[in-house]
Amino acid sequence: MFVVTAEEMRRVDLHTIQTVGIPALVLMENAGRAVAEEGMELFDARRGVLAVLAGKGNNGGDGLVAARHLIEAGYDVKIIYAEAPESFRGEAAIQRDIASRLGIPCEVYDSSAIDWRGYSGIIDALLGTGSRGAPREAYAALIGQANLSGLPILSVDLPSGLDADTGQVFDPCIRAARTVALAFTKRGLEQYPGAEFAGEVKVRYIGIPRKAAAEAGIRTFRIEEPLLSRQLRLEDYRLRRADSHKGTYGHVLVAAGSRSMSGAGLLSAKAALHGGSGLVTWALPDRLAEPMFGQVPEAMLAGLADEQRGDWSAVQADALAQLAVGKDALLFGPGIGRWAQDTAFLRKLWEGTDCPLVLDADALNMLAAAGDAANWPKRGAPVVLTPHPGEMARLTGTTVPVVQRDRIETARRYAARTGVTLVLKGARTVIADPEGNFYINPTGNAGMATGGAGDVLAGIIASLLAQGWHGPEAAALGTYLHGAAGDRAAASRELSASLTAGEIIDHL
Ligand SMILES: NC(=O)C1=CN([C@@H]2O[C@H](COP(=O)(O)OP(=O)(O)OC[C@H]3O[C@@H](n4cnc5c(N)ncnc54)[C@H](O)[C@@H]3O)[C@@H](O)[C@H]2O)[C@H](O)CC1
Ligand SMILES: [K+]
Repeated sequence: MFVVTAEEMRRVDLHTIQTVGIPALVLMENAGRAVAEEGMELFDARRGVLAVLAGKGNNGGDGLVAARHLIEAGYDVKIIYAEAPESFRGEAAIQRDIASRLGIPCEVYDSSAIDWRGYSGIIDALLGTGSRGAPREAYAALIGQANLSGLPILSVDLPSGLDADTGQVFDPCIRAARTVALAFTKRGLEQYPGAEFAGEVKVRYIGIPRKAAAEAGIRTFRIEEPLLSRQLRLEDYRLRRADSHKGTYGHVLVAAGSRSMSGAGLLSAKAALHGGSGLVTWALPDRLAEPMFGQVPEAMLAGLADEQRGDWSAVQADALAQLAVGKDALLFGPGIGRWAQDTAFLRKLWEGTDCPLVLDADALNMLAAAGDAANWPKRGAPVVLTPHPGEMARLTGTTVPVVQRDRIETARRYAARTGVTLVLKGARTVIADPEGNFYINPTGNAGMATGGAGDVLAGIIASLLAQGWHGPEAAALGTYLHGAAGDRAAASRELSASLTAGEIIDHL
């Protein structure tokens, strides 16, 4: 499903009205009608009055249409205008006049504290995609009042006070129980903290043809049907060909683990196996090979000469590159630690191997230490990076708050500049490819915020690469499957807090 910015929404809107010829009032009618229907689901008509907080833009217009339909359905409704209704223009003014002719009760907000007794719910139609900056004056005061009311709030298009493009919230911002996203969901509704302020997001059709969005070049998608089946080939993953054999599903080389973090290697090798690849070879410092005997019986172990150190500091990059010959994907990073000259080691792998490469954990820190990855030679096979916000901050030379302020933009810039596929982890992981496509992953839960979950993700993505998925598709499908497995694992426990990374693998 498409995810749009405010500017993209305006373009699609304009195209629909001007080129396709669907009048703006028709879209507003459909929007208000959809909001009213959601309201009927959320609010009980027999209990008190619904307050419709109306701003002077089209968001307010949608709210006025909803008020009219809710009254027809038997609700008591009162409109509270944020500004003098005489200031309304265009379609919103038409709705104001209709509401007035119908005698819908209304008042203009006078900056005082609202006595919410007698009310049962609030429809927030103050600000939508036309909002700029922090809510001002009466808008800010009304948002504050609504949040203090303790009543359930239904937001029209966006919680007022939310930045539609980044998911950042201004002070104040409506805390909605539900948000009706009109036509398409917005980036701000899909990224935290906005996703939390929006409550449950319901995307409603308002008459804007899907074709109009495709023609406007929208390239941000939420990972769900039909994207999963069409682009990410979920069916191919689910249903294996009857005449296939282990060679059909690729051979992953996992280079991971060291003395203090052997578990990272174990988890990523297991995840690569459960991810479906036909064969997995786990390369690790030789000293660790023996203690790992039998731990993952399905994987082959390749101990690399390490001068008996149990870490990667004496391992030769050439030895690993040699092992990668003929493999279908190489995962490098989980639990490897750092050592002197490690950036040169990474560079040798980057240039000296020709299979798809997944870099995770300390491999990302090496890349950050090596300077600008944009200056590294282009690889023939794809590169997928899987940073968490801290690693992303190091890669881009900024801080975690800067990365998180606009995750999609951060990921977009890095992927476009360096030519890699970037998986920016965290709640609602973002995948950006070098061509400017983005995928936002809806699966996963806070129980997955646990050591080893990232090693599992990297293993799954490497596994899909080895099975023939392209970089961005492997990253998107892998992230989706990882989150979905985590959701199943969480559902199998009473408390998601007790989830461990190994269980994500068990539920793949
Ligand atoms: N998706 C669609 O195709 C449709 C969407 N609809 C709705 O229209 C709004 C966007 O409407 P717009 O008139 O462009 O802007 P807003 O209603 O969001 O409000 C703008 C309004 O508010 C003032 N303003 C801007 N920023 C602030 C601020 N920080 N504080 C106070 N006031 C502010 C500004 O002066 C404007 O007058 C979209 O979200 C949908 O709800 C259509 O109804 C149907 C088609
Ligand atoms: K709103």
